[in-house]
This record gives sequence, C-alpha cells and structure tokens, in this order.
Amino acid sequence: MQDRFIKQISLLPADLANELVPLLNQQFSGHLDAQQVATLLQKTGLTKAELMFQLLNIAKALALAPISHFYVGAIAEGNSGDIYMGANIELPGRALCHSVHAEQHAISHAWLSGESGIRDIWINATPCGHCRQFMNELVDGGKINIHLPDTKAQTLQHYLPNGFGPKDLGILQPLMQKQQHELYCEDHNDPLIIEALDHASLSYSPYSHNHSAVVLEMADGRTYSGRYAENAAFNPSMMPMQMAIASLVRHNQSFADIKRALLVESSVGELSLIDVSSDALLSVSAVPLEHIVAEPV
Ligand SMILES: O=c1ccn([C@H]2C[C@H](O)[C@@H](CO)O2)c(=O)[nH]1
Ligand SMILES: [Zn+2]
Repeated sequence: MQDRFIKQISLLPADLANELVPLLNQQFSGHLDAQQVATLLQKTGLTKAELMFQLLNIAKALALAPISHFYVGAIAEGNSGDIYMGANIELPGRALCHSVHAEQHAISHAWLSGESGIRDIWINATPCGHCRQFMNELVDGGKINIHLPDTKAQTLQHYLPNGFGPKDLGILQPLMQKQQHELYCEDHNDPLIIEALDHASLSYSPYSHNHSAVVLEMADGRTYSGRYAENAAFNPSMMPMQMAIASLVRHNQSFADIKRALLVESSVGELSLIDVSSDALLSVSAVPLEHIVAEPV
C-alpha cells in the first residue's frame, strides 16, 4: 500500500480497510471500476452512501495543500458506474488562481478516463461557488446529484439556482460531450507530440477555440496529460497544465522526475496558455516548457 494512505486507512472500519489495502497498491491512482465498487459493497455490507463517505478519506489523501493545509476529497461517479477520486492541489509559491479544487480534479479524472458524463459526486465539504460553476458546464450539469456528509442529496440545480452556463453563450455541446478538433504538426515522430495532439483535439474550448493540451514525461517514460476545459464564466476554466499536474499527483509521482513538459495549442485560438502554463510548471519543475502551435486539419 502507498504510504500516503496509511493514516487514512486506520480511520476506516476494519473490514473495509482489509478489502482496500490490496487495491491501494503502488499503481492506485484514485480509480475504482464498477465491479470493484460492487465487491466492496458486498464484502462490507455498507450502503453505497456509507461506502462513498468512507472512501472520501482515501480521496482526501491525494491532496497537495501546502498553502491552506485544508484537505478536500471528491469522488465522481461516471455514466459507466466507475468512480474517480480527486483532491485539491495548490501549487507551492504560486498565485491562488493556479489551484485545482477537489471537484474539478475528480471530474477531470473521469473525463480523461473517457467518461461521457457524471451522475453523482460525493464531497467532504460543501462545494464553493467556483466548483458549482465548474460543474454547471457539464452535460446535464444541473441534474448531477451532490452528496455531502449529514445532508440530504440535492441536485446541482438546487445548489446553483438561476445558474449561468454554456447555453447562455450559445454552446450546446457541453463539457464531457465528445470533442473532435484534429490538429496537425510536421513532427510525426515524437510520441510526446502525438499524445499532446490527441488530447488537444479532445479539449473543450468553445469560447476561445484554443484547443490545447499538456503532456508531462517522467524519467521512467510514463506520461501524464491534461486537456484545456473552459467554462462559460471564464475564470473557473481548468488549465491543461493543472490537469496534467493533478494526474501526476494522483499517480503518486514525484515532480523531481519530470523530464519533459510540452504544451500544444491550436493556431486559431483567441489566446495562448504559454505564460500561464510556464508559471504553473515553474512551481514544481525547472524543466523548460516546450511549445508547439499546431494547425487545424
Ligand atoms: O469547493 C471547494 C472549496 C475549497 N477547496 C480547496 C481549494 C483550496 O485548495 C482549499 C481552500 O479553499 O480548499 C476545494 O477543493 N473545493
Ligand atoms: Zn471549489
């Protein structure tokens, strides 16, 4: 089991802890498939709600909060029934606007894993206004059930009445609906570029058209990617660098092992993420940010 879960696992009921220990192996990165969840329910006799609130203790352990020391965990259930954990991530020494909220982290985790929508989300603290707005960008966002400790589950619509969302800007294909914005670049031989182009084509940037993605490559050759996810209210948008860093943290990798970092963005966007991405990267690594501007196919 990974060291980061040792303290949290001791807070769980013994039979759940016994079932979880083998799952929290070195490969664990906050994902449990529907079958694993069903097995945990069956082996422990817990209700779904009881299990999810217990699992938030594990999700919380994925946090990186050097500024607030306040640990938030979230678990998003995708349409497939698989569950995706996330936790808040604060970038050391950087502006607070670089932070990733637990809800954004869990949702981006589900999106990167190929989910087409979120049905339910469990959070150990009430979602802030920024997260309510972020969730309102999702397919059927208003219908997502929000589960908080000691509170009746309510929809996002309840927590964000009269919400502003993509429809207000004429966007009818919201976040997590399949995007396809193929990009082209001369260099076909660099696997990092190919991976970044693939993710950029799946990015969600209906407002600026800056289809973009970041890939971080580690010393052992593993890669962690992030796609740009815009928001109708602009400021709650999630940057591709933050999404890639969140993925790296979830996989229990060390920033010191980042060997290459690449940002690919579309030439037709109204803006560039180069400076904001470099600033975020610099907080965790001295590796220079490689930058490619790609043409739409
Ligand atoms: O809805 C919320 C509210 C706060 N936080 C995080 C952000 C920051 O890291 C810390 C303090 O606000 O808690 C979340 O993750 N979700
Ligand atoms: Zn929030």
